[in-house]
Amino acid sequence: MVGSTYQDLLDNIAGSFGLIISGGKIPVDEHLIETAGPSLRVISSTSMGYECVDTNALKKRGIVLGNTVHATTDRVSELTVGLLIATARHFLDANQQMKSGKLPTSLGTGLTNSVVGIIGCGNIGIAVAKMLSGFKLSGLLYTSRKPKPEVECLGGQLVSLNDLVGRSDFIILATVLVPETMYIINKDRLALMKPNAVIINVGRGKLINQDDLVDALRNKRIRGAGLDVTTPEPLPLDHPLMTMDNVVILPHIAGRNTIEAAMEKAQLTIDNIFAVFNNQPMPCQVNL
Ligand SMILES: O=C(O)C(=O)CO
Repeated sequence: MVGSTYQDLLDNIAGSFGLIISGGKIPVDEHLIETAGPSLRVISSTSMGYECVDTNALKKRGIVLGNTVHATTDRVSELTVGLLIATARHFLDANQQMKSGKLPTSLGTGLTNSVVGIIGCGNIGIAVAKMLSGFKLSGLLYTSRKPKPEVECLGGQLVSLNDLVGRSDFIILATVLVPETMYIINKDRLALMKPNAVIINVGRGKLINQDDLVDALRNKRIRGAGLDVTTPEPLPLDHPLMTMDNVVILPHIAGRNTIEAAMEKAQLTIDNIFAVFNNQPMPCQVNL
């Protein structure tokens, strides 16, 4: 079943075996699941995130959920490192200056001898930590519910969130959006950051209180931000973040703007549905 609005889904879902979700804008709630009836066995997300899905309602009905984390992790991670360097070294500003015949004047900061903090050490956080291990960092901090051996063996140190934001030069948000992580970067945490801190968000826009971020950037409380995700998406052209030269904004492309990713994700989304149909294990099942 594929629908373009919540109402469209409600009107047509009854009797469906599977539901493909994309974009995360339509809520998959208990009412929709009840309306589908007992035939609904599987929900397959074209993306990695599934915050629009009421996972408790799925558990109650024994419906399984698939996503595309296997096709997404490396792509998101490489974009994260790219966005970090582009923001820290003012690539966009330099590019604009050069194209208008000027020489860039602003100075950036490099990764060498810096402390990087990764908030949320799931698949993406771990992959980013591995990629960053090629740089000469002076420290790698991370937050997680439990220690991650894959990051510890790279010299990573598990710390509290406040400790991480206070000690890092670069802060990477790579965590999922759940009620507990909503607005974890707010004015109190921004106040703890170093004045040279640069924030990179590849998780979800609502991990950051955007008004507080605008204030911190305007007042030079922190140095800059690289955002692949914002609230809303896309960000309106007249939003203050769009005019700041210490901010790099991308239109949520981390997991999807490569040809390979688009093809692999489409295939995985379908394979997840067919696996359930054929009583086989899903290639990419979410642990509910
Ligand atoms: O797949 C997802 O959920 C993403 O947001 C990738 O950027």
